[in-house]
Amino acid sequence: MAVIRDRRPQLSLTLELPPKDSVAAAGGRRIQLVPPPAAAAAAVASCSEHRLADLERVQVLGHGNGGIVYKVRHVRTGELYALKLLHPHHQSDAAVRRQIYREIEILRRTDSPFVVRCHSIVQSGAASGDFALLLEYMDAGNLDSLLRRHRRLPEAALAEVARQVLQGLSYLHSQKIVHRDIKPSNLLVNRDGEIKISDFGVSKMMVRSLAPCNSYVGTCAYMSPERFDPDTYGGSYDGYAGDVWSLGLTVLELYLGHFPLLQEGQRPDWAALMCAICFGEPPSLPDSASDELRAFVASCLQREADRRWTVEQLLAHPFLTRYQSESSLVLKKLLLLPEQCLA
Ligand SMILES: Nc1ncnc2c1ncn2[C@@H]1O[C@H](COP(=O)(O)OP(=O)(O)OP(=O)(O)O)[C@@H](O)[C@H]1O
Repeated sequence: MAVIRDRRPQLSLTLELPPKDSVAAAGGRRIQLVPPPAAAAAAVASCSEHRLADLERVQVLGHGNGGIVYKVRHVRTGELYALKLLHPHHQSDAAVRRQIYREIEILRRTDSPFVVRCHSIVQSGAASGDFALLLEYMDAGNLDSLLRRHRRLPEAALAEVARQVLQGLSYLHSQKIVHRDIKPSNLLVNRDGEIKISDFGVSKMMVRSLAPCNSYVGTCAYMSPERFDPDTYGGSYDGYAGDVWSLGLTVLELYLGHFPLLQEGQRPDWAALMCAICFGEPPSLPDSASDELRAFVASCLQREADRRWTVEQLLAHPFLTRYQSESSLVLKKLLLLPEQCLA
């Protein structure tokens, strides 16, 4: 148990699969810790062993681009975790494989209450080159599922969401990591009202602080204008301001209850999104929105990257200070409310 809870020093495990019902990371094969492929060598620290076979699978939490995520339970302690299985060697595209190794490396490095914790990284047999990431289990799902339950979120809860995500971004950016895929489904929630940034499947570590970052990775809908057209909207794209744009769009979506840049029912194809993001009217908020929320969203959704507020500036924004005393409680209550009580 101690090994599994100690996260940073022990980042790899020996996975000895049990016959049935337990974690089936490789369909019942016995998996041993082996030297990682060169690209992932830095991501897997050799360490003392732990029997991952002590984890039993409870349910599938979801399927991401990189692999399946299971909810698992430690058979002796009853402790719950999420186990994400990654299969870089199944990917024919070298860029996708590199991105998976990058996700592993980022999870290995990060250590913040606002970023989902990775307790351990398991590498399976050399032949398969698969990995399993043992993550802290976030028991209230993600903000996309929360939105589907309640249709929209009240401002006070949103201020708490924004505050915690900004703290996560502040930490990541201080580590020179840009997330590049901030959106409701990548923000995980637990019943204590904690929001944590997850899914580093398209994130990037900036080797130089102003390294350009022009690729079309991340969910297109939440991309900032400079990622489509760097020359017009911000020169060399550094990624940090792109995370702020995505946060602004996320907050607005959670307030409105639908993706703000397209009409409800409009097909979210690449061309429609690009036009809406780069040339469309700024999304309008209903009369019910406070001035502080309007100003916050506008500060994030400036088309020119250098006019957008930084994460540090946003942490002191009046929208966050307005709800400071109540926001955490409102979010926690919301998590306990039955479906669509706010509608
Ligand atoms: N630590 C966790 N605790 C609880 N649920 C999790 C955890 N990590 C991931 N999930 C859930 O598992 C599902 C898959 O997550 P994952 O991060 O692999 O991909 P994704 O964000 O859904 O997809 P993609 O990789 O395509 O962006 C999501 O629904 C997510 O909410």
